[in-house]
Parts: sequence; C-alpha cells; structure tokens
Amino acid sequence: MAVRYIQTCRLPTPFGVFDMHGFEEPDTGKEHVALTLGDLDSDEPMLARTHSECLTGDALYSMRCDCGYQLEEALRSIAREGRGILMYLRQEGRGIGLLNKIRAYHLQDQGADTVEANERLGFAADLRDYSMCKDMLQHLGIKSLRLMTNNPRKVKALSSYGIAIAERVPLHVGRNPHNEHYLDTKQSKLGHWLETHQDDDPEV
Ligand SMILES: Nc1nc2c(ncn2[C@@H]2O[C@H](COP(=O)(O)OP(=O)(O)OP(=O)(O)O)[C@@H](O)[C@H]2O)c(=O)[nH]1
Ligand SMILES: [Zn+2]
Repeated sequence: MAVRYIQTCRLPTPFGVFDMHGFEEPDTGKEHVALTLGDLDSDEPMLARTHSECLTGDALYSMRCDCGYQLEEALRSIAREGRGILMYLRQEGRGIGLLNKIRAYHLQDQGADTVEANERLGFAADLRDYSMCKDMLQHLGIKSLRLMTNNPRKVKALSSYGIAIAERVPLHVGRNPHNEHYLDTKQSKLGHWLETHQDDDPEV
C-alpha cells in the first residue's frame, strides 16, 4: 500500500531520543510511523526493524506472543548502535485486526494453534503487506538494511519491493511458558528461523 509523508517530531524514550516520522495510506486512512536515530545520509546498511502492531504485546504486556519483547529489544539495539530505524506498521493481528485477533485468541484458548485459529475464522495465516516500507525508506533516503527479524516472509516481501537487505539479524527474545506453543507453531507452520544456531541460514 502506498503511503504519503505527513510530519516529523522528536520522540524521547527510555532508550534514546528518536525522530518519529508519520505516514498515511491515502486509500485507507491507516497511519504508520517510522522511528529513526542517527545519520540517515550514510550509505552504510542501517539496523532496521519492521514491527507489526500488536496492542496486546506492545502496550498491554501480554506474554502470549513475543512482540513486546522484540519491540523493546529492537529499540535497545538501535540505541546501542546509535543509528537505525524501526517501522511500526499498523497491521494488527497479522492483518486481521484487533477484534478478530481476540476471536482467534478465544479459539486458541480452546486448543487451536495460531494458524488454525485464523483459518477457522476464514482468514489466511498471514494477511500482511509490507509495500508501505518502500515509500517510507525512499522518503527517508535509506538504501540498505540489516533487518532484525526471524520471519522469512518479511525478508522475501521486502526484497521483492527492491529493498536491499544486506544482513538478516536474528531477534530471539521473550520466550516464556505462555508463548512457547505459539513460537513453536511459528517455526513449524510459518517457517520462522527460531533455532539457536542461525549460522547456516540458507535464505539470506
Ligand atoms: N492473527 C494472529 N496474530 C497474532 C497472533 N499473535 C501475534 N499476532 C500478530 O502477529 C504480528 C507479529 O508481527 P511481528 O512482530 O512483525 O513478528 P513476525 O512477523 O512474527 O516476525 P519477526 O520479525 O520474526 O518478529 C503482530 O501483528 C501481532 O498482532 C495470533 O495468535 N494470531
Ligand atoms: Zn504479539
């Protein structure tokens, strides 16, 4: 989905003072943001995270998933490096929206896994589209990424838009008794790279 740039402001966080850039999808009115830190002009590949909205994990401390932990670790890593970008994409519940995610969680409470729950509700396992990232990066003049993700579909999707991914950086945090089954299903059904040893990662 195409987006247009709206405005930039400072965003002080416990990790560092970021710049927050706002973008809008003219067709849907959906709002996305990019947080950046450090020099955007250098052509050196930039540490980056594309993070899909998860209200429960990112803001409400849910332990059902790994989202909140990954968000915090990504911001921490960018701050540690002094340079990077986090694109926060408003595609809650892998694109099905918050209320459908609650419906999916209800089915999971009764034994379905994360993929089966989506399918029972009539959705594909993952409805996300990352095409807005291309416009956001182009607007900010960022050419090449060191992408923090365990998700092969993300890497493929971004590459297919012509975004250069110089490196895939694993982001393994937040495993706990409440999300163990969810993470195992991500690995077995969605193909996430969640093994401890990533050295022989064939895709990147
Ligand atoms: N439908 C559905 N969505 C979920 C569930 N658990 C988490 N999500 C959503 O999954 C998305 C997770 O996105 P990301 O943080 O980008 O993570 P990812 O695609 O798994 O890949 P990584 O980059 O490896 O973290 C968010 O939009 C969450 O709201 C679930 O059980 N069902
Ligand atoms: Zn989550």
